[in-house]
Amino acid sequence: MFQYQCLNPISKVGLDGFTNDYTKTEEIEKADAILVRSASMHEMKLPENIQAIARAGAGVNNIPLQDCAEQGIVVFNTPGANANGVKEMVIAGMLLASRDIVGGVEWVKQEKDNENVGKLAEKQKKQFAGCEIKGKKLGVIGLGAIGAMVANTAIYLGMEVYGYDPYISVDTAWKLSREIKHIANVEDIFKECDYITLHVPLLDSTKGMISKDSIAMMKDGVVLLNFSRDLLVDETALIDALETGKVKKYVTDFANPTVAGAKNTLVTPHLGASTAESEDNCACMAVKELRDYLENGNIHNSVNYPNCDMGICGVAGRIAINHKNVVNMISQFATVLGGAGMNISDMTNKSKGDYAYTLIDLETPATQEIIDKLDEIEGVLKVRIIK
Ligand SMILES: NC(=O)C1=CN([C@@H]2O[C@H](COP(=O)(O)OP(=O)(O)OC[C@H]3O[C@@H](n4cnc5c(N)ncnc54)[C@H](O)[C@@H]3O)[C@@H](O)[C@H]2O)C=CC1
Ligand SMILES: O=C(O)C(=O)COP(=O)(O)O
Repeated sequence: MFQYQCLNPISKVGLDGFTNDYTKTEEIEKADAILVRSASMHEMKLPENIQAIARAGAGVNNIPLQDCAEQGIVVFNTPGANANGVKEMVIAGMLLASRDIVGGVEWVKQEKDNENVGKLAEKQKKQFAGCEIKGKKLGVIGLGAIGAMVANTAIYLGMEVYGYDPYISVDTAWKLSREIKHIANVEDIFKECDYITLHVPLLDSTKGMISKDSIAMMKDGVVLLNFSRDLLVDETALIDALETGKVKKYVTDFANPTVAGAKNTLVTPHLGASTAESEDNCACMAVKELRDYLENGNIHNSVNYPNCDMGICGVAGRIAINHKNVVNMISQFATVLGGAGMNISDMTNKSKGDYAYTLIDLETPATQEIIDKLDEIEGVLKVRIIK
């Protein structure tokens, strides 16, 4: 039996993926796993019983990844599961920034009691006129799940698309339209593009990537779209650029006091992934990842531990060991198991950065005594009997 806690509301369609062996708990001390969306976990103390955390979404900046790894807690996310939801918002954002649709709708509302609203509209509409996105240059910074979809869609909409991502995955590169211009220096995006959209994760290396200096390089009247994270942009510098008209519009999905009432901003309350489809996709993927980890010890889509798969656990015994990526660990595991007369039938060891993971199949069921001995080895962070 397993228990899970939800720190945010998680789609029922996803939670229905848990079998009768799972129950929901409100008590973190009883939970084996946590499901979360954007709730910040940085101030939380995670008890030893937590085995895994699944972020039903892409961004993991709300989770202390390193601390979790150190505690042997595997953190998952759900790559691509909400990408289409965000892509559609970005396209909507470009259109809203190009034509004053919001202003026009507000104007009609104000004139709701005016019998001549139709006639008046024909006179007034010029104040809401704008431009088309077809033929304009769009710069996409970050060509992952979302950026690639935005870039391809913009090509279909007749835009000239510039793409920048020095760490692009081979999988994503295969999916990109050949019409997208590969940009090797991000400054070329700043200098050339009419619209610039950000699709990178918030990391130390990306924080503030849109700075006063990068804004200075941009074309006059550029539109900046930020559906990634607010801290990617020096928003104080941006407000100045919006005041002067250097930046025509800032479309952001992250409401905060700096941008909420600022001139020429279109701010949405973090709605990118808030569609029924994205919420279901993310929850289904998150539940699947948790189940495979808890029931079989397999890791797919972890952001702090390596991927590892030994299939469904149909053997007599299986042990999962989360440990530091240092020398001599496997021989110590083998010594403990051999000393207890336990024969290893299969094993996998994988590493990611400073952390590693070992799955060991045994010809006899694992015992608590063995687990305690393995736990004593220096560098071992967590040991679990899968079977
Ligand atoms: N507004 C919303 O509701 C949502 C926001 N997001 C945000 O969007 C971000 C991206 O999401 P996905 O596309 O699903 O992630 P992803 O992991 O598929 O793509 C991120 C891409 O950024 C690239 N990258 C990393 N550092 C870079 C740099 N310095 N310059 C250029 N490219 C760089 C990576 O190589 C990767 O291809 C998330 O990390 C999250 O912060 C994601 C989903 C929903
Ligand atoms: O997946 C992401 O990174 C998001 O920003 C979506 O956040 P949410 O699940 O809507 O709270």
